[in-house]
Amino acid sequence: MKNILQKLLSKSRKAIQDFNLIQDGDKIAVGLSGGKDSMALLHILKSYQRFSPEKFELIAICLQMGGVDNSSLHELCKELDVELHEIPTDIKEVVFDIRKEKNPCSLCAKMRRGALNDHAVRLGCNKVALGHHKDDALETLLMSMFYEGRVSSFSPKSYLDRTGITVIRPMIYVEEYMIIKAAEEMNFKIVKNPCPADGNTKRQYIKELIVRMQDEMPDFKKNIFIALNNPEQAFLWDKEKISKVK
Ligand SMILES: Nc1ncnc2c1ncn2[C@@H]1O[C@H](COP(=O)(O)OP(=O)(O)OP(=O)(O)O)[C@@H](O)[C@H]1O
Repeated sequence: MKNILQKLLSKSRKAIQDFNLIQDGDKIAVGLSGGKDSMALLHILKSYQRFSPEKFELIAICLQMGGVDNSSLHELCKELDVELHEIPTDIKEVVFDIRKEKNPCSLCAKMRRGALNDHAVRLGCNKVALGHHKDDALETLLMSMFYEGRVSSFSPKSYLDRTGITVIRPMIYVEEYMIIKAAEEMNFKIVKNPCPADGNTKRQYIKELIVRMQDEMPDFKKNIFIALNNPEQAFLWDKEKISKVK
């Protein structure tokens, strides 16, 4: 196994254990978008499956966003011996042509999540694994504070009542630069993102802001991540509690 994959695997394994992400008998659908993150995730989970104490099944689901050539994903899944389901969708038409969304990213993400979970259920899965990593978590935390006035990020594991699916994010401890390195060293055949808003989003702005802050404060990312993992130390102004202080 490539050295870089081993490193990704060891970080993901720690997250799997810390948050109890995988159980015996799980059938997990990896959301395979064609980007580097979910490709890395598929490699990681396939390797983890070989020695994992929990026995679980793995499949991949790719939502076709319209006219995308996903042949490299079929090759990858064949190579890794993972069943791939490519599902046609009308998400692109709905978001851009019918709804003509000004802020397309949140509707698109919501529709992709819904479609992915529904198809996972249809294919007998109880879990969906997404390729979010540590930098995504930090960006989401800052975005929710700066744009929505909330202190929150996505969870490593969440149960969805509507479908009965548990969403897991095994790469939550993996930094993006390691995935980029893996993509280069392992020669990932990335599918070109068809999204017209690609790279021109609030997330991209926050990503660049984090790079600048990190340049000025060497512990910036490290400390935000510690804060995210430190619920006991969270102190938010709770009017009711504070007004009762003597
Ligand atoms: N078209 C799709 N088909 C299947 N799964 C998807 C699709 N788009 C997104 N996902 C899943 O949702 C996760 C988060 O989506 P997002 O658009 O934020 O991707 P990303 O951070 O650019 O990751 P990637 O590099 O895997 O595309 C992806 O890592 C993947 O697991």
